Amino acid sequence: MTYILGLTGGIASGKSTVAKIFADNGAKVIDADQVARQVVQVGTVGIKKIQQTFGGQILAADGQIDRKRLGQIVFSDPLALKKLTAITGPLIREELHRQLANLQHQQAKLVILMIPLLFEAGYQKWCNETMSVTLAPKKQLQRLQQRDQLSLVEAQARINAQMSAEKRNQLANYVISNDDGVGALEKQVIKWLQERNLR
Ligand SMILES: CC(C)(COP(=O)(O)OP(=O)(O)OC[C@H]1O[C@@H](n2cnc3c(N)ncnc32)[C@H](O)[C@@H]1O)[C@@H](O)C(=O)NCCC(=O)NCCS
Ligand SMILES: Nc1ncnc2c1ncn2[C@@H]1O[C@H](COP(=O)(O)OP(=O)(O)OP(=O)(O)O)[C@@H](O)[C@H]1O
Repeated sequence: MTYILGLTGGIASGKSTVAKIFADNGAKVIDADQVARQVVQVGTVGIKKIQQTFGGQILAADGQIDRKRLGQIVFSDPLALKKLTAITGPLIREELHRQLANLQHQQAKLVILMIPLLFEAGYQKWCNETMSVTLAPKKQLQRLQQRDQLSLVEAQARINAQMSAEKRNQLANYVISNDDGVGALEKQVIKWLQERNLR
């Protein structure tokens, strides 16, 4: 039986960093952000619907979605974000299901289902357990601004577009702290694996 861990956390909380540690320890990782890119590639139904909803100017010169521009629109307008998620959500779900079924078929021991909107979209039903990555709000803001070159206002808008960390941590079975270095994260992941005999 494949053990499925749902991994979530706010934007720039460190989900990808945690997922990499799991992968280094033998787990298979499914990344919803990557799937979200896949379902809107050139020629897909996803990109057509986005073009219909947001207009042709949402495409860059090469025909791909101008992600920077779309991000600016949706993260400053809740209604626009709702429209985008209504398009991408079902497409992402279908592809996540396909990838998960594939790994289960291969009898993977541990699958990390990394989904930013895990609880918002009800994916906890797919998981044996859920884990939330959390950190001090100030640090989250700093890391987000630094990684994505965003202004304070832009970074705060992206954080505000998501469920509060408090609520997410309450819903999760396990909370992992990313206030310190990557070494501290590694220790927490290994402890989690050892406690479940998954290492
Ligand atoms: C708005 C888009 C184009 C911005 O692209 P960009 O390359 O700048 O960011 P990227 O995709 O790497 O996402 C970065 C982070 O933004 C946050 N985020 C993304 N989508 C959403 C959303 N619908 N609601 C809240 N936060 C979101 C997540 O924390 C994510 O990890 C992109 O995020 C997107 O297409 N989002 C809609 C798809 C979706 O719902 N993804 C979430 C998967 S469950
Ligand atoms: N313990 C840490 N110490 C210092 N920097 C860190 C630490 N963990 C993560 N980072 C940095 O913080 C940023 C956010 O981390 P990461 O990309 O893993 O977050 P994420 O939750 O996957 O983001 P997103 O929600 O946007 O997909 C990255 O630039 C990463 O290198």
